[in-house]
Amino acid sequence: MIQTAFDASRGWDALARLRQQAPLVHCITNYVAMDVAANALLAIGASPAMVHAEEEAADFAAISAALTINIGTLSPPWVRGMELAIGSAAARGTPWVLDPVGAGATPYRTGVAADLARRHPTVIRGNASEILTLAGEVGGTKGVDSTRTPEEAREAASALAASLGCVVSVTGAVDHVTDGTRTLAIHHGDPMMTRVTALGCALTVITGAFLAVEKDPVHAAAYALAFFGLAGEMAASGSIGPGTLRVRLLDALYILDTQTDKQLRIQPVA
Ligand SMILES: Nc1ncnc2c1ncn2[C@@H]1O[C@H](COP(=O)(O)OP(=O)(O)O)[C@@H](O)[C@H]1O
Ligand SMILES: Cc1ncsc1CCOP(=O)(O)O
Ligand SMILES: [Mg+2]
Repeated sequence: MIQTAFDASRGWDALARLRQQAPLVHCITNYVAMDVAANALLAIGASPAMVHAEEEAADFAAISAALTINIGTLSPPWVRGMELAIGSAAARGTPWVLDPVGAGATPYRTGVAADLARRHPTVIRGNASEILTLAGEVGGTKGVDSTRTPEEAREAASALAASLGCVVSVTGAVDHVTDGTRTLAIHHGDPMMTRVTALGCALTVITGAFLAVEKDPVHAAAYALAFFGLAGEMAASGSIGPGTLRVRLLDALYILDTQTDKQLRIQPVA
């Protein structure tokens, strides 16, 4: 049975802290996602910066409340910037998120994703194909899109989280978040979200923002999934197609507030 009230009030408290603190989130993300991810962070109340040059990545991570690393349009100079930013964040105990975009599509991409995953991310956020690939299984990724479901990836996600000592968020129709011991299912979102590019990337940077204000990374990841999915539902309702949804999603993230008469649908999984 779905426990509709699970941690709902704490989720809203975390959102209030996010808005009060407006954490600076250092994003190394892809060319496709930069615009929508930065706007999603601003809309929900955080402060984004898209900074990837190896000359300043470490310094920027040092002044940020969270770091997010996304390999969507990677190349060797970008990867050097990622590694420097991660080293700087790790030295300061700053939480960081890995988005292994397209892991499984090419050997280079899969190898870089696996290498970064071993550098102790706080959270890995990916679609089911990407998470299955990182767990060493056949992910079946179609470029940057998934062909698998979070349910199919659930055991792999749990094993991956346990072996890396991190939290894993797997997205799709029903999102899952796990640290290898605790698993939560998040029942939010709308299928039309798959028809707008880079929404997974936007969710990844929002996960970073919640990590900056919520100590428990399982809860932080779950709140990010729930609020982003809830905003997606609000945006899809009344949208004639993906173009409208993309704009309305930013509005929905902005108007999410404690007055919203919605409980977060977060369900513990046995
Ligand atoms: N079939 C679906 N139904 C509802 N929400 C979905 C569906 N597929 C993806 N989403 C939502 O879209 C967002 C991006 O997830 P996903 O498409 O899995 O990531 P990516 O863009 O990295 O492949 C998440 O908030 C997820 O919950
Ligand atoms: C289309 C595309 N190509 C390289 S990165 C990218 C964006 C992928 O975004 P998402 O993983 O959120 O679908
Ligand atoms: Mg993605």
